Amino acid sequence: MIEFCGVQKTYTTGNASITALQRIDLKVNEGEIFGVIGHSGAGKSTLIRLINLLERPTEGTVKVSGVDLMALSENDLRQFRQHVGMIFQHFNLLGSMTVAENIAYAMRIVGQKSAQAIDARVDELLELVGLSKHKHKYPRQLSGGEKQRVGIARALSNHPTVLLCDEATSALDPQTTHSILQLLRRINETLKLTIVLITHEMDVIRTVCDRVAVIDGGRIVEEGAVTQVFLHPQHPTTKRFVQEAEGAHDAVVWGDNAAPRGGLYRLTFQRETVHQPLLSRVARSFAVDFSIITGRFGAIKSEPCGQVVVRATGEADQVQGALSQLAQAGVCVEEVSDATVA
Ligand SMILES: Nc1ncnc2c1ncn2[C@@H]1O[C@H](COP(=O)(O)OP(=O)(O)OP(=O)(O)O)[C@@H](O)[C@H]1O
Repeated sequence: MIEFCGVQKTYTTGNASITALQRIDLKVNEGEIFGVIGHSGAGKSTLIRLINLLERPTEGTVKVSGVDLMALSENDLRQFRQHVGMIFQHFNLLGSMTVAENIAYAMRIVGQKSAQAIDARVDELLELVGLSKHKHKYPRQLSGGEKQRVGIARALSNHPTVLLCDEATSALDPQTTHSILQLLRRINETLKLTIVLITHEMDVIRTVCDRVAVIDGGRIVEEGAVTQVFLHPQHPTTKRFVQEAEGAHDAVVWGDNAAPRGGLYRLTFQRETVHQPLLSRVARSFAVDFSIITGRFGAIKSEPCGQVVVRATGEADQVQGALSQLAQAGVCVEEVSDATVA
């Protein structure tokens, strides 16, 4: 659906130049919610703005539905942009226009619909985002979450196939963030819309995304399914994001000093293993004790999952037997040197 191939972006101002993106190869599949996470200055905004050619790559190609954007004429580019909606951190609504007028404006500039058809579409979109009763209000009369709903309605007005979200929830409180993310999920599912979002919050990625790319210093340092990246982060930047999301601290084995020595193991439970009493079952079958050192349980998108770090004590062959049985049951077992969650 969206394909970056060898993309580089260098900004030049006066004599200075800065390379914001380097050698980006990336594929976003049709119908998925793809997240890009990175710290400030990592290159997220540059990357997302390349998808509708608000920025042009210095090198490499960006294709959407097989079309090389750099090869489009001005006219074709205008047409193409109708298929790509965008929402912004600060909503970018026109303060002098009502909610209905803000949404209608996006359709008017494309100039394809009658006033009646535009009004009917505005009503449909307001219903979709849950704002029907705010149709004639001005942006200053709305909360942040309501403004973002207007932004979403406006972005969807011309039936895009891709929705770009530029830090769309960064200005919102956690509860409003959650409701906007749920709305994005519903839109993704019901309209089969491909969504690309950029954020600096791992919680946003965990709540809605199917896949994620972690960007650092203009490069993608890790990419994969959110469950994989979240539960088994590899790159130090990814580990930091996960630890921040979990409120975890440096390598500390809380209250474990008096415990008998034994290996530390990280056990990851997904799918059916989340609901089974596997730990107590193997402890009974083998002469092994497990002390839980740290743990985290929750959901990634809709999938429940859990991860604990345990200290296993017992005869070496018994410990190995217990761990093998856990692995056979579908638990991911990793030996670790400290108890940090990531
Ligand atoms: N128009 C521009 N001209 C010059 N440099 C730019 C321009 N836009 C971005 N940059 C630089 O490119 C780098 C990447 O910026 P970008 O805005 O893409 O990062 P970001 O990850 O979105 O950061 P933030 O989360 O703070 O918005 C930064 O060093 C930034 O200063």
